[in-house]
Amino acid sequence: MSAELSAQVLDKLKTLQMPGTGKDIVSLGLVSDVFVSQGKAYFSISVPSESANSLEPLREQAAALASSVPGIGAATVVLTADRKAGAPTPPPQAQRPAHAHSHAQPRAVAKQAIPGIGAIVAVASGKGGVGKSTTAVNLALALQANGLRAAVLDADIYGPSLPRLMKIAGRPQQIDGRIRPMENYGMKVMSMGFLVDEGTAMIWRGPMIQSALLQMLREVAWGDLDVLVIDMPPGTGDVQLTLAQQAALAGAVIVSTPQDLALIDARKAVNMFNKVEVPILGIVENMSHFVCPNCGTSHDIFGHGGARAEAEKIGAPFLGEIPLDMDIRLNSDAGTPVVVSQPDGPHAKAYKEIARKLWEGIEGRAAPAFPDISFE
Ligand SMILES: Nc1ncnc2c1ncn2[C@@H]1O[C@H](COP(=O)(O)OP(=O)(O)OP(=O)(O)O)[C@@H](O)[C@H]1O
Repeated sequence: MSAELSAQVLDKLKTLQMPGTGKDIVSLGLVSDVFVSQGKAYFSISVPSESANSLEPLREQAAALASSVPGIGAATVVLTADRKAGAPTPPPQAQRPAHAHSHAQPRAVAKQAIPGIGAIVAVASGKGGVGKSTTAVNLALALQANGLRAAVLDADIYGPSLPRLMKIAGRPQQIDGRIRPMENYGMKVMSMGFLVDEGTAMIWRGPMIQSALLQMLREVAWGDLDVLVIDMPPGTGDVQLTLAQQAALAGAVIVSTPQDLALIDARKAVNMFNKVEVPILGIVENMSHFVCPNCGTSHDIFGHGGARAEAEKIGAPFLGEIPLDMDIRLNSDAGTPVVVSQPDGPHAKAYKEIARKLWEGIEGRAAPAFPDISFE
């Protein structure tokens, strides 16, 4: 049924011309797979990044065409741009067009707990590249190794990396009209990366991304979980703020490297969560010290300890430190996170200890924060 609907959406999109080409967006190969779930269509259109703003009408027309297919009530359409190999993910702020809100003000928003999910933990960082995704994945796996039912949601929509880090390919299926999360290493995973092609970067604006994220949170059949770890987008822009505000978070874990500059950014992330009254569950120092791949000795070349001092300063728990180690990088990049590939190694032990402390903190807070949890 959903395959039929996808085909009908594609047929409709064949009537939509790419401006300046005289050809339709489907025959030009610009449309991704069309994923249909619960009467909604999700797909992306690949466009040159410099034309993103001027192509908003095209995006709107595509959404309207998809929604006009009988059986489809709404469509989430995003414009994506092929990212040049090695090019960094653009910062979220740079992706907002000029007319977007200059800054979201915290508003009183009813946070809805998600039935079946005990606690939602955001893993965030003030800036990209500090190892947030690597930490989120290993932390979720460590929570699972500690006996909890854990899952992970990739909200890093600008450069979804969970499909690679968790070595999962393919498209999610539907189950009872909801999206069935993908799974590897015994853990459920959802990522925008399963809905758009790898190597493309989202370039559309905040509100759309927020709604796609909230849908992923609420419309995925997570089942009963003790904890859902969200790999947040890097930075502290409006998308992050709104997500932090709306996702009924038990709290946030901030990942930072020990350098001063990274710590300044980490402080911004802490302030952002404070603004929306999300508790800081702790700070993790990643790439804390350097472990020599030849002799195994440890070197404090990055000002090791900066995050611990920062945690003390702001009164947040310090959860632990993870060294800069080639084993972590290679396993992370190969999709075999150290917690599962070297479960008895020192890094897995460090992540499990961080997970233990984190859970201790959550249990201390979860009861008053989640009066409406229903376990089925
Ligand atoms: N402790 C570590 N030791 C060695 N390499 C690491 C460590 N943590 C992360 N890395 C490596 O650093 C790179 C960036 O990590 P990761 O993608 O997790 O960061 P990120 O903060 O999520 O980045 P982005 O914001 O760009 O998504 C990856 O190649 C990863 O393997």
